[in-house]
Amino acid sequence: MDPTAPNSGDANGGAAADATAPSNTTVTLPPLTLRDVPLLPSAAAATDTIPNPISRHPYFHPPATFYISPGDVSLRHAFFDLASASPSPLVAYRRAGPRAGVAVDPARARAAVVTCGGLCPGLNTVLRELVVGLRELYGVRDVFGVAAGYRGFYGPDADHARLDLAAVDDWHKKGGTVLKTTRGGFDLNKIVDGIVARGYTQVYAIGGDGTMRGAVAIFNEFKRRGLNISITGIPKTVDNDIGIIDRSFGFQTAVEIAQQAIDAAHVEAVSAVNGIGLVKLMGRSTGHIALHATLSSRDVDCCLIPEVDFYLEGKGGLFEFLYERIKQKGHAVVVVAEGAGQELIPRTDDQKREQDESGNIVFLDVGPWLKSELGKWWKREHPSELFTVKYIDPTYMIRAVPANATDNLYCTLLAHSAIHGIMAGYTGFVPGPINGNYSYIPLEDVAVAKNPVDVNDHKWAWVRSVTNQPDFMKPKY
Ligand SMILES: Nc1ncnc2c1ncn2[C@@H]1O[C@H](COP(=O)(O)OP(=O)(O)OP(=O)(O)O)[C@@H](O)[C@H]1O
Ligand SMILES: O=P(O)(O)OC[C@H]1O[C@](O)(CO)[C@@H](O)[C@@H]1O
Ligand SMILES: [Mg+2]
Repeated sequence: MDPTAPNSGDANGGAAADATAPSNTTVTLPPLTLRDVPLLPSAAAATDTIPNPISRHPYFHPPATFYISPGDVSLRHAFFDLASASPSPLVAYRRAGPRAGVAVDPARARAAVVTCGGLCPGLNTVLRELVVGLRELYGVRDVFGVAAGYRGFYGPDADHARLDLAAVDDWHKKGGTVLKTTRGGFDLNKIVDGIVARGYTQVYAIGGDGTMRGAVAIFNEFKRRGLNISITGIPKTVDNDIGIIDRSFGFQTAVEIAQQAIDAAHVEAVSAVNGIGLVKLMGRSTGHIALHATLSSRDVDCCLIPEVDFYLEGKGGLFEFLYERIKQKGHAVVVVAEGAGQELIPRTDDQKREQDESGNIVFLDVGPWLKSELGKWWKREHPSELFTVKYIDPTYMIRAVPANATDNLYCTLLAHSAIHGIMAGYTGFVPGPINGNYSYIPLEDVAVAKNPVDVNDHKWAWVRSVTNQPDFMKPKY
């Protein structure tokens, strides 16, 4: 029997002739929507491409299969439901990677790289690989590092250093960003004027959601002014709060470092009489770091994230739960994401209005507040019982480190994907893995896509089963 021949099964998952044997079912898929990325004006107008300089590499002779076919796409969703025929339409993105023909002349290319927003493990690796990849793969010699974020494109102190192979050689071993980073200072006209004045033809902006929104504004201004300059946003956020892509670089490193804080909290809690170890981890609007650190550690009794409301006192509340847990096993460990419980913390009108330079709301510190409220409650409810809270705040320690091996590799693939896309003539895009396949996504899609923890999925259910923490539903009586 031909195992590839379709049998009598139907497209809705109906029974095949012999349900006990493996079978093939022919399924008619919904239409495919390509969320395409824009082309640089010169690439859109060109009638031909030039051979990829990688083909002239003295040592590596790429086979034809090395290049991505211009028609190659990756699918947004890895799963398809035969019963409901969804998602529909299917959404596809261009596959990232080198093209046999490029639209940009490397000899005329002048690249600017910039880092914006908070730190993240791997920033320096991305910078290094942009410099090395541009030069080694495509022969682009003019690569400049723009110091201090978007504001570095303008102003009397603007510092643009030429980056060569020797300069960036060991950057992948360094935490932080050698270029320095800032928040705020987004003056669109001055930034675009600065880019034009220095003759840049391509801009690589590495940053989080704010940086992506800024890159969209720059891309639109390039278009409005009819400039033949390309821009790509390389997604960076230790919180893993950027949507569409699988995860952001540096996230796994941060989770790994967070383990050390949880281990210490556990040791302190176990070694005290009625001890609680409390760890605050980064995560402004998403609790991915707290969730993953909790799942990896197995020592955590309660994980508090911004996506799940909780309350402190009364039946079903946090404090009663912790008291019960201490009665059962003598200690407890709590992990709280920085954005959790913000609405519970009393704040003044001034505090309500406080923003950082980029306009992000400044959060109150949930860690010390939780420690203090817990102490007051214990003293009031159980005055005769010993009690200790050891609070650990490893906030910046988890992001101010070099990337681990997995993240370093990820950063390299991201940087190279960005370069291949720019040299192919694309602009206004973000490179990133979707279901493990590196793809080009329109900048404007990534700028608005959020990535909250899905509290209805298996991962959060797993947290609940590991910690056995309450669901914090208010009791109805
Ligand atoms: N809506 C926007 N339009 C234009 N520029 C923006 C916008 N939002 C933020 N920016 C600019 O983008 C840069 C980085 O923003 P922000 O400080 O919010 O960090 P981020 O990129 O979100 O990174 P992270 O949140 O991971 O630290 C800043 O220079 C900020 O002024
Ligand atoms: O103190 P900074 O450098 O502004 O950064 C803090 C913020 O940056 C992040 O790491 C990423 O947005 C958040 O988790 C955190 O609130
Ligand atoms: Mg942000």
